[in-house]
Amino acid sequence: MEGCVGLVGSAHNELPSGVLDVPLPLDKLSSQCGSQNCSRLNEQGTKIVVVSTGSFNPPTYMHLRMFELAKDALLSEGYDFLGGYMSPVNDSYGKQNLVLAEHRIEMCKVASSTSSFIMVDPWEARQPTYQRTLHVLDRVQDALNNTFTSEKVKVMLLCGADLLESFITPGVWIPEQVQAIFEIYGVICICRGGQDTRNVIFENDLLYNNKKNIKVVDEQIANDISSTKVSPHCDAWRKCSKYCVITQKTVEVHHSAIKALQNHGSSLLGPRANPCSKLYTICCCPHFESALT
Ligand SMILES: Nc1ncnc2c1ncn2[C@@H]1O[C@H](COP(=O)(O)OP(=O)(O)OP(=O)(O)O)[C@@H](O)[C@H]1O
Ligand SMILES: NC(=O)c1ccc[n+]([C@@H]2O[C@H](COP(=O)(O)O)[C@@H](O)[C@H]2O)c1
Repeated sequence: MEGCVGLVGSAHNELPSGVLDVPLPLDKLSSQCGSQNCSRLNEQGTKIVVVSTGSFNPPTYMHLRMFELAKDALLSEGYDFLGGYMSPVNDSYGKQNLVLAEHRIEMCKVASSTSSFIMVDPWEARQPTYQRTLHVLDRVQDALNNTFTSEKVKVMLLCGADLLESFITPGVWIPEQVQAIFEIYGVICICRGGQDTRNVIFENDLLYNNKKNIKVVDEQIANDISSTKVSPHCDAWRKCSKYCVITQKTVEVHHSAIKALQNHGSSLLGPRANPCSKLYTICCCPHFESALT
C-alpha cells in the first residue's frame, strides 16, 4: 500500500525522497486512566493515540473539545488513552483564506498549551507537498512504534461528522485509502451540526461495511462553531471570536496572518491565487463551479 513504509522515524531510518524529518512530540503522552475508572481495561489493554487532521484556520474550542469527547468515549469503553495530535494541513491544500502553515502551527501550539494531553504534529504542514491523511496516520503510527517498543499503541483518526461524510463524496478521497484508514486505524467521529451521523452510516455501503471501525460520539451540547464562521471575526478579540477561539494570542496570530494574506496574497499563495487550488477544488471547494472556469 502506497505510503505505508519508509516513514519518518522508521526503524530503517530512511526517508522517502522529498520527505522532511520532523520529530513527533511525545512530551504529553501518558495514561489518562488516572481520573477515570479503568479497572476494566479492554482485553488487549490497547493504548490509543488520536490524530485530528484539518485546516485549524484558526483552531477553535471545538477542536479541543473533540479530543476531550474522544478521550471520555475511549476510556469508558475500557481503552487506555495516551493523548492526541492536531495535524494542520499542508499549505498546498489551498483552501481559501488558509493562512500559512507556520501561523497555523503556532496557533495550534497556543491552543493546545491549555491541554495536558493535546499536542501539535507539524510534520504534515512542514512537508514540501500535500500529504494525504493516510500517510499522516502512517507516520504517527510508525514514530510511536519506534518509541513504545514493548507496548501496543494504536493510532485512530479523530474527526467531525463532516469529514466522515467527505469519505463518501465522489472524488475527494482515494477509496483504497479510506478502506485502509478504517481497517488499520479506525475513526472516532464527533457528531456535528445536528446531523444524524448514525443514519448516514446506515445508508451508505462503504460506511456501513466499516461500521465496526467507526466510533460515533455524540456531542450533547450542540453547537455550530466552525473555523470558517469564526475566521472573519478574528479582527477583534472582544467580538465574536472571544470564547470561540482559544486565547487572545490565537486571534492576534490569525488576524495578522490574514492581513498578510490579503496584502501579499498572490505572492504568498503562489499557485493558490485562484479562489481554491486545484487540489482543494477537487476535494471540497465551495466555489467548485467558479474555480473550474
Ligand atoms: N463544531 C465541531 N464539531 C465537531 N467536529 C468539528 C467541529 N469543528 C471542527 N471539527 C472537526 O475538526 C477537524 C478539523 O476541522 P477544520 O480545521 O477543518 O475546522 P472546521 O471548523 O471544520 O472548519 P470549516 O468550518 O472551515 O470547514 C475536522 O475533522 C472537523 O470535522
Ligand atoms: N485523500 C485525503 O487524504 C483527503 C481528502 C480530503 C481531505 N483530507 C483532509 O481532511 C482535512 C479537511 O480539512 P478541512 O475540513 O479544513 O477542509 C484536511 O486535513 C485534509 O488533508 C484528506
